[in-house]
Amino acid sequence: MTELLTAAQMQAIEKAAIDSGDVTGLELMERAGQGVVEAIFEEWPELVDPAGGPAPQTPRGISEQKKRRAVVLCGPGNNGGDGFVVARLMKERGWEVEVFLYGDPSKLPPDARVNYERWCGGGGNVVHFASFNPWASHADVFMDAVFGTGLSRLVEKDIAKKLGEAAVIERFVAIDIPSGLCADSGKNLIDRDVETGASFASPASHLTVTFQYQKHGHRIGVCATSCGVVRTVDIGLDHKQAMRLLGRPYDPVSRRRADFSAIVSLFDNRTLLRGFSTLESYLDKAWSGKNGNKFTHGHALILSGGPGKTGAARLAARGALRIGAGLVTLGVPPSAQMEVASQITSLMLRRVEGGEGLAELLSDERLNALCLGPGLGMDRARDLVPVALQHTRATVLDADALSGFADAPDELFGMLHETCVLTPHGGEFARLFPDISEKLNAVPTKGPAYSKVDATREAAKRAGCVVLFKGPDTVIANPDGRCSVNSAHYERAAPWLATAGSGDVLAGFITGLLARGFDPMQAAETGAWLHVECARHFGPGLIAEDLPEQLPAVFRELGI
Ligand SMILES: NC(=O)C1=CN([C@@H]2O[C@H](COP(=O)(O)OP(=O)(O)OC[C@H]3O[C@@H](n4cnc5c(N)ncnc54)[C@H](OP(=O)(O)O)[C@@H]3O)[C@@H](O)[C@H]2O)[C@@H](O)CC1
Ligand SMILES: Nc1ncnc2c1ncn2[C@@H]1O[C@H](COP(=O)(O)OP(=O)(O)O)[C@@H](O)[C@H]1O
Ligand SMILES: [K+]
Repeated sequence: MTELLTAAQMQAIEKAAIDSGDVTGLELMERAGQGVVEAIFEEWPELVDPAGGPAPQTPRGISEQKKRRAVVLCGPGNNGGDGFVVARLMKERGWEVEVFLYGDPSKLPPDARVNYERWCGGGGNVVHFASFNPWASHADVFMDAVFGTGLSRLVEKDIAKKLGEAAVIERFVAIDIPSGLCADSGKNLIDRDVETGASFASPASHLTVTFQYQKHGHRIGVCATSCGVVRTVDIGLDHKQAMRLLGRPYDPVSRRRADFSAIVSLFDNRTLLRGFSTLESYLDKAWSGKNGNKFTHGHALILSGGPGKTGAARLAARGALRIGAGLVTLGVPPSAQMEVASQITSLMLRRVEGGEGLAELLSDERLNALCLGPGLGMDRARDLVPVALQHTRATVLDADALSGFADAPDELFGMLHETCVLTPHGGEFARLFPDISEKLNAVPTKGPAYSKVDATREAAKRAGCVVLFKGPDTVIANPDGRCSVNSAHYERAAPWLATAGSGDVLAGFITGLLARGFDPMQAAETGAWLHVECARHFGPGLIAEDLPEQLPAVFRELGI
């Protein structure tokens, strides 16, 4: 698993390492700067030659070697300190380096101050940030070391404007995080124009080099789409000690003692594969035919809406079946029976007129996972959801099953149980959790700002079940505090997943995994991860129907 930290957690780890005497702040800063330089040359190997190739011929016909040039923008804290290290190391490599400083050198924190003095002592020049003109500056690489994890308030307009303009410059490298973005929420903390309320362009970079752990902001909010490529460089902090400090034991065997609320994880390939060491037992049974049969692989029931509205439930049902539920039944109102029957083959169909009909169907204990919401209709949702929840089966509530309770969210919360999964998009989330949504969408005035991670955790606690808050930065939270981010960014970007009906398929994936016996958190995480993998496997041009059909190939690639 890959841990995502808050700025405060990162600062605590660094402080503990320094206090223990294992390392000094200066050593950490040196390693950070070194890591940035190495990352730059890995990203752009053509820059390794400091001469930068022959310059154009002079009028006298003499060709002179042109030096590579870097501009480093340093700020008033330790992020600026990293910038001074990078400036020195680039100069040692034969580069011409120009440094601009925002802030008063005499007020730099101690380690940054030492590196400022080393830079000046080596003949380096420092110009005030006010003189930085992004349009007049020429460089092979621009380095943004203005603010890092210590950004605590809104960035002033004049700096913001220059950073925004600099963002369009070629090879712009953010040290730790693009300055002006909040490391915890990924939100833009740039001052607003007083007259229009509009923010200046959000900072962005082509390469972001962060240290040891990515922060939440690298994976959520606007920051996750503003970092270009993110490289995480090791600065030698001890992982076991760090996890112990933050309350999560390193050894998964002792998980009982873990403070799940401490660390957010990035749900990634490593997590999934580790998950699959248990999941394999399910999946193995399914496809090797050793032990199981279709009845031992779970039976999912997907409730459909009326005529002309059945597509969403059919998409979910197909997803549930492909992901491994042994049997999937669509519960349709009699008026839609012909429509659905003419469209399905391996799916089964039962008539479910209203609450009574559903209760009767659910007397069959083998129906172990339910999905309500896609195309269900508000009235039918109000009728069926209470009955479904009374039967305490693993249940996914999506779309209309959430919006149907917009005027009485507490009524819904009162009925939910711990094997439910709610899968709202932003609009549905706002209907069920209006106060939380308001906090999330408020324009921040200071850092760290309230984040999608905070919001999803608060919602899960209130609902008493798993909440999966959709988007390119899907956040999944359990009421016990466990939380992960399924990030469709960087190498996993799949913007074409934002297509009609793809959320219905996700609801089906999760329902299918619940039918297979996954616990709600694991079903939500695994379903969301596979959903993005399917989108990536298909590529642009994807429509929702294509998603379930990618699963066999995705499973094959995973070695399942
Ligand atoms: N600790 C370590 O060992 C290591 C840390 N490392 C590096 O340190 C970085 C964190 O350093 P940091 O904590 O000093 O914070 P940083 O981001 O430089 O900014 C703080 C300064 O900015 C100021 N300020 C804040 N907001 C402002 C605003 N809107 N407008 C104007 N000013 C504003 C703030 O002022 P104050 O709030 O104190 O008044 C303070 O002066 C981290 O990102 C990483 O790069 C690495 O070297 C690895 C080892
Ligand atoms: N830019 C994006 N990149 C990757 N995935 C996205 C993006 N935007 C939305 N998604 C995903 O697409 C799905 C859309 O679901 P939803 O909003 O419920 O749509 P629908 O109701 O049409 O099915 C969600 O799983 C969401 O996480
Ligand atoms: K920065």
